[in-house]
Parts: sequence; C-alpha cells; structure tokens
Amino acid sequence: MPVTCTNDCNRRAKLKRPKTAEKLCLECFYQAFEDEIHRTIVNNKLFQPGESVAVGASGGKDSTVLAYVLKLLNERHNYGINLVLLSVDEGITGYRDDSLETVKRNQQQYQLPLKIVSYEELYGWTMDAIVQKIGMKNNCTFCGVFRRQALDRGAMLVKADKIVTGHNADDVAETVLMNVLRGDIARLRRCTAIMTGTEGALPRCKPFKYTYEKEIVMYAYFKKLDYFSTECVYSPNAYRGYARAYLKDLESIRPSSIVDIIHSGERMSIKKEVKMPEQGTCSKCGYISSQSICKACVMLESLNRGLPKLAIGKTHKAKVVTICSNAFQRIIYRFKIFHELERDEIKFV
Ligand SMILES: Nc1ncnc2c1ncn2[C@@H]1O[C@H](COP(=O)(O)OP(=O)(O)OP(=O)(O)O)[C@@H](O)[C@H]1O
Repeated sequence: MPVTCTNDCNRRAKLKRPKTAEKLCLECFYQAFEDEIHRTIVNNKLFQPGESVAVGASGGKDSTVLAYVLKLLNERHNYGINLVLLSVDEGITGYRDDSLETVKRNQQQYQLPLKIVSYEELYGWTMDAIVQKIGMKNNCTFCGVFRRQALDRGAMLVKADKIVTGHNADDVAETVLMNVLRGDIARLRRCTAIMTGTEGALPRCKPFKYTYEKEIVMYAYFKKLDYFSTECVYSPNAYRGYARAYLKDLESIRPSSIVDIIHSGERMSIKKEVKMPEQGTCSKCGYISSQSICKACVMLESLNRGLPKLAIGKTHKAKVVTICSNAFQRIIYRFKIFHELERDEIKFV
C-alpha cells in the first residue's frame, strides 16, 4: 500500500528522511531541508544585508547544493547578500580540472559570478608537482594548508566580507571525533564553531553545520543538480576515513549520533589553565597565524628548498629551515605577484 507523507499533505511519500526517519513527499522534503538551513542562518546571524559572500565552490555535492540553496534562500527571504562562487584550482590533473568544469556550468545555471585562484599563481606549485616531490603520503597536509589560505586570498580579491563552505554535519562530527582522539584541544574548541575567523581573518561559516550528508545527496539527486562526484586522486585520507567509517556505523544504529556528537563537542569546556594558541600574523606574508611564520610559508619554503618532509610534523624543525634561506625572496616574489593580481580588475570567468 502506498505510504502517505507524514506531513498530512495527502501526497505520496517518496523518501525516508535520514535525520528524522519521517516519510516525506519530495515537496515536503525540499521545504524541510531548506527551512532548516534558513533557521541555522537566521539563528546564528550568519549574514548581514549588503554583505558579499564567497561560496567555496569545488564542484562537489556539498558546495553545489550550498550555492543553489543560498541563492534560493537569498531570494526567498531577502537576505540582501551578494553571492560569488570562489574556486581554488589546486592543480590536480584528472580531478580538479574536471570539477572546475562543473563549477563553470554552475556559474551559468545559477547566474553567479565566479572567481578561480590557483596554487600555481599563488605559490608557484601545483599539487601534481608537490606529489611528485613528496609522494602520496602527507600531501593532503600541504593541500589543506594551501587551500585554506588560497580561499582567503581569493575572497579578498573579490572583496568578499565572508566565506561560506559546504562542510556538513558529518564533516563536523568526524572532526570532533578526530580531535578527541588526538587530544587536540585548540582544534576541538574551534571545530564546532559555525563561524570562525572573527578575530582578524575573514569570517568563515558553515551553513550546513547541522545538515546531514545523506540529505544533501538526496537533495542534489532529486533536484537533478549538476555536480562532480569523483574522489580526489591524491587523498586516501586514512585517519579521517576511519572516523568517517565509525560515524557511519553509529548513524546506522542511531541516526541522531551525528548531531549528538556535534552537541557534545559544543558543550565540552576547556579548563582555564590550559594554554591556547594566540592568534597573530605571519612575519613573512602577513597572513593570520598562531606561530611567527605561518604554516603555508613554512611549507612553501620547505618545498622550494627541496626538503618538503621537514614541513610535516613538529613546527620547530620546520622553522629552522625557514630561517636560513634565500627562498624568502621567492616567497616575497610570489606575494608581489599576488598583490599585482589583487590590483587588477577582477575578471569573472
Ligand atoms: N578547491 C576548492 N575550491 C573552493 N572551495 C573548496 C575547494 N575544496 C573544498 N572547498 C570548500 O570546502 C568544503 C569542504 O571541502 P571537502 O574537501 O571536505 O569536500 P567535500 O566534503 O567533498 O565537499 P564538496 O562536496 O563541496 O566537494 C567544500 O564544500 C567547499 O565549500
């Protein structure tokens, strides 16, 4: 017998909501999904009218749904924000080049401006070249550090007031688990924040903090959104993979586990006597950093000196490398190029 929608709308249920187990028709699912994100945005005051918001657009399901839903909610609820798609081209052949094609199509479909920045122009290195130097192990560390900074640099180029990313509830819960397992108190405190970077850096927020990955996939599927679904060719990402597998097991037994872990992370308090890193700025590039030299500069220098492994692991080892070198000149040069780019009129693809 056909099941009717739990919302008493008399339509046939088409799916079971992963988060609540409600049996819903498509219309009620879309409404519930969009309303939840709207409530997250409003309750956490994520946007102010007139703001320019850069959507970190990788072409994957999360950021594609994010761009689509933000455009829709902005029009439906008059947030008054200006959305810009911002993509980082890490230089990964067979992965990012294809996904950027998806972002370019999204730009046409959603009629939003698009800015692409690349590791090559910012750092003089593509991920393909980095992997050739350091191999498959630890390359995600380089990529993550460079991407974080590249997104900020790109957002500054388009004069954005903040950045939004497609990190979803599963991502946040995995990160809580990983930080507990590593005893990383500083990151544990930061990772559940819906908005970070309010002290000095460009604010960065996660409107999908409470949105389940399974629901994002369902939404993209039923709405027939155009997204790219291949995994990065360089990211076995072992540690997160275990946290993810564990979380999926928990979710299958108790779907609320994901949001429960996020709430646990939010409620954990840190003893006053625990010393937390202090935010300052990098003495080389001026980017926000809790060390005198930011991680991106340390990594870049180690790459340029042909000693990339020194940038992985303990910071003091890496610092020794950065002190003595004419590679500093190369960094200055890179950032000079960057500032020249910055002065240029921004051209949207
Ligand atoms: N190359 C990139 N350019 C711009 N934004 C990016 C890029 N890579 C990641 N992001 C942003 O960071 C978020 C989380 O990235 P992650 O690598 O975890 O991918 P993901 O969970 O597969 O997300 P997606 O499905 O959007 O690719 C993305 O949703 C996106 O907003």
